[in-house]
Amino acid sequence: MHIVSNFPVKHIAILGSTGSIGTQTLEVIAENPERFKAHVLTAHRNADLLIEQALKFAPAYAVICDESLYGQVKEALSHTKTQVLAGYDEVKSIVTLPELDIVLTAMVGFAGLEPTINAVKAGKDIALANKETLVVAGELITSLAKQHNVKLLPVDSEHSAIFQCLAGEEQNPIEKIILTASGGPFRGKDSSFLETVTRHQALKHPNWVMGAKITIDSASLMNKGLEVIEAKWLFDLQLEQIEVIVHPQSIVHSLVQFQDGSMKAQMGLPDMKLPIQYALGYPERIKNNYKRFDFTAYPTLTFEKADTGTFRNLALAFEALKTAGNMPCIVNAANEVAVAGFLTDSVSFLGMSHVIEQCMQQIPTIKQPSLADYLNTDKETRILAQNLIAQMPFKALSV
Ligand SMILES: NC(=O)C1=CN([C@@H]2O[C@H](COP(=O)(O)OP(=O)(O)OC[C@H]3O[C@@H](n4cnc5c(N)ncnc54)[C@H](OP(=O)(O)O)[C@@H]3O)[C@@H](O)[C@H]2O)C=CC1
Ligand SMILES: CC(=O)[C@@H](O)[C@H](O)COP(=O)(O)O
Ligand SMILES: [Mn+2]
Repeated sequence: MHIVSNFPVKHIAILGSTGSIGTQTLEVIAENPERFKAHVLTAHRNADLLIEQALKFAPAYAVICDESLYGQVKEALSHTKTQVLAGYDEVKSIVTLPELDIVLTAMVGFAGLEPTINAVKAGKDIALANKETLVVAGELITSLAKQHNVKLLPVDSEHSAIFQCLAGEEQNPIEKIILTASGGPFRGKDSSFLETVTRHQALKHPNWVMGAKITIDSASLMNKGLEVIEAKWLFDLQLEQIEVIVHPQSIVHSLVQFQDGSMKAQMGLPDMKLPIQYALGYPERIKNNYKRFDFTAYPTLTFEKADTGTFRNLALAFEALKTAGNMPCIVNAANEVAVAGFLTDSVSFLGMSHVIEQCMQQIPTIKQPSLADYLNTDKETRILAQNLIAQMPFKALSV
């Protein structure tokens, strides 16, 4: 029996449709064609996959950031109704299309900031995967969202978990939240082990298959640091209200504790399609046939303290949140450069924290940054981080 949905079709822009979150979002859309329409797809350089996706989903627009690839995409889609655009400026402006309901931000890094700002200003609800946007400019984004009556719907699994725990609790203050961390592939290891780890080792996440940048962030615990800052802004929390606990099985996706001491957790198998579907379908929970969690397959769920002495990045992120202003923007830019350096064997695993710490010490701080200040801080920090890496004695390890 075909059940006609009571919900109107939501038109969605997927920024970063060719990545890990982007492709899983398209799977969710393909499973729910009566609810969702992929109206805009954007990619950075993966023209082949963008073309394949456009042929399958027939979006109104396909945007390729790398302008040198415009001809290839245009030619391949010339017999379709999809309009092809090129360049980052087009990504920044396409998000304001009047027919869009939701902009899902699945680009990696600082590049997510300006398109998100424009989408919020245009009144579009944001399904937010790109955590770097809130890390860099959480105060600006959340105040714009309030001003334009825009929902920030978390896609990140931990924040989706907290968002789900908070449903129906609007009157109840949060005492604290507890973000769970898998601990990554190097959980339990010491600094002497970390000194020699390779990118291949770091790219093996124990529970999730994700893009390279976030996978390295998970290995260094910077991902959890970024998530602490993301949570502060999404849920309007003080630093003292945010805890991190290592939970190697990634089944409890995070918890909220209320003022009566009661705790709510959201659990499930590690599968990003659930938080993506929840964000796109919100407030509806859409029926699906995703694999269900079975306690007998996980007889032991464990929790342990995070080792911030060895994994310095998590401590640095807390410090950046405490300093506030443009400090999280400095940390984000330094980390993006450091991760790119680690992925190209130009900086060691532990060297990444060194680069971040140096940038935190050397880049001038600004208490109440404007958008122009964030853009400038990002630029300056990248230059410094690159110079620091160039001066480091590190030689590539056997990968
Ligand atoms: N993967 C996951 O499970 C999770 C991811 N996130 C967050 O979601 C975001 C995306 O992560 P993930 O999907 O893993 O990343 P991927 O690296 O898999 O994908 C990134 C996407 O962004 C595009 N892109 C990269 N750089 C730029 C740029 N400079 N300008 C425009 N587009 C760009 C890529 O295009 P192209 O393919 O053409 O290079 C690709 O479509 C990150 O912020 C991450 O922290 C959060 C929680 C979970
Ligand atoms: C799927 C997701 O949300 C990732 O951010 C994930 O949480 C990474 O795992 P870590 O807990 O190892 O950082
Ligand atoms: Mn996460």
